[in-house]
Amino acid sequence: MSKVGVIMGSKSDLPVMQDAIDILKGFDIEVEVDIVSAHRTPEKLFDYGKNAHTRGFSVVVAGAGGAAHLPGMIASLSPLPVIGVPVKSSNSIDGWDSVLSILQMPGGVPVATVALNGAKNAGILAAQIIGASDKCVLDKIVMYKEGLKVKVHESARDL
Ligand SMILES: Nc1c(C(=O)O)ncn1[C@@H]1O[C@H](COP(=O)(O)O)[C@@H](O)[C@H]1O
Repeated sequence: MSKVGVIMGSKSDLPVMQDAIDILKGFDIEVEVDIVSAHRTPEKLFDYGKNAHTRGFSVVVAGAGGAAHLPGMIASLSPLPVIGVPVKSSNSIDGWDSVLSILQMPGGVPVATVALNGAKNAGILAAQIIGASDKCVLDKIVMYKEGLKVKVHESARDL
């Protein structure tokens, strides 16, 4: 069974990253959560990036704020798809510091970057990557999208 690694630079990112964890669990996808920091735990980062694909992960969702080097460094070390979540941390420059440091990767080392604090979409995107080769997950995504449509139709009825 596919597993998603959800990592973040600090426990202070958890309130944002929880959205990714919740949506993935809603799709019945196994999630392993950890704190990994390129700056504060470089050895752990190296070990995680080098070994994630042999530990059963299919996708890594990595969130960080400020000088957010975590997603890009994981992408540099791992053959897995990496989804980056820019986090608006308390001492950030409106979150732009994080957005740009995750978004502006050099050619050859992609990070699929979602919106600022967009952990929910990161979780959905991770599920969609898994769903491309897992019919069971794909069916759940089809149902999820149907649910979105129904909500819009219902809200339009109340106008
Ligand atoms: N951007 C990074 C990295 C990294 O990129 O490796 N490690 C921690 N951090 C970020 O520092 C911010 C403040 O962290 P603290 O709240 O622990 O001081 C967090 O948003 C974290 O993601």
